[in-house]
Amino acid sequence: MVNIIDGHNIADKLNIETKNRVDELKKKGILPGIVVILIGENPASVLYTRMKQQTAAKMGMHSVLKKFPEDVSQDEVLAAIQEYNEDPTVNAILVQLPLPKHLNQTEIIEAIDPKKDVDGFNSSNVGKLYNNEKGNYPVSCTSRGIMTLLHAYLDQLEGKNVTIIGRSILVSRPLQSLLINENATVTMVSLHTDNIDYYTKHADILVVAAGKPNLIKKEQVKPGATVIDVGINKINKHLVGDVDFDDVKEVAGFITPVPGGVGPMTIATLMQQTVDLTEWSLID
Ligand SMILES: Nc1nc(=O)c2c([nH]1)NC[C@@H]1CN(c3ccc(C(=O)N[C@@H](CCC(=O)O)C(=O)O)cc3)C=[N+]21
Repeated sequence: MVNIIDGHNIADKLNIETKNRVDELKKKGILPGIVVILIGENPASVLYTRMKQQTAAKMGMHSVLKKFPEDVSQDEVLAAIQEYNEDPTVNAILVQLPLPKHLNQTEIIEAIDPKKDVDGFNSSNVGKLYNNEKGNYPVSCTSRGIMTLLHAYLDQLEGKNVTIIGRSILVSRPLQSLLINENATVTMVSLHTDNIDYYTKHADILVVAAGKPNLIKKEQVKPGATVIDVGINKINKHLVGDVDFDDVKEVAGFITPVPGGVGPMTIATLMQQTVDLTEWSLID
């Protein structure tokens, strides 16, 4: 019997915890603040930034949406980031990706104060994760959200064979680090991999972040495996993942749906990490 991983349920629980932490901070006169910087009018980005803002508002956080037109200059974006870096009411800065092509994404991400880098994309935070450093630092919200889902449904990750399809710096690479830091055995593959089925069939946990709708079928999945679908593809106005859900649920032990799986965890983790950054700013 397949178990469907309920991302909304786990996200709701995390959001309650986060809201309680916000309330505790407020009692001390501290209000966690997040700024989301949105450049241009890509419909998906507009939708996601609105969802992020609404969730932050529901938690009673200070939440700002800073919008720029598509043709904003690099210097204007950098100046805004500088301003928020210095603004004590702002604990978390998120620049919604992808950016318009004329902008230098690396320079923009590197301009964010690492202590306000709520996405964990700044190279100093990426380096800490890579090196499995102890201490407090933010990491990719989608990756951390996937770890929260896995911990909610599986007893342990140590010794598990994990295959990740995809190599993105936003999800797959940070997730690889988080998993190997917990003693899982992680294999990174991609659409360039020869005989990809060999790797998918070996996986106790299969994470699919390839950006290809319905890429994975049941013949490629080990019976009883946990399948995490990171894909978000729009087809005829419907949202589908990278996994053929109806097919793969026949063999999987646990599987995330799209929508309602990883997506809600990304936003809940963003809120969690905004409060983390706020608390950390008080201690170091
Ligand atoms: N700097 C930055 N940080 C991000 O974290 C970031 C980003 N840029 N750019 C875009 C991606 C994508 N992303 C999602 C967040 C929530 C859902 C989500 O909640 N999805 C719902 C469905 C929403 C719908 O109806 O479309 C679900 O899967 O159930 C999906 C995708 C964050 N991203």
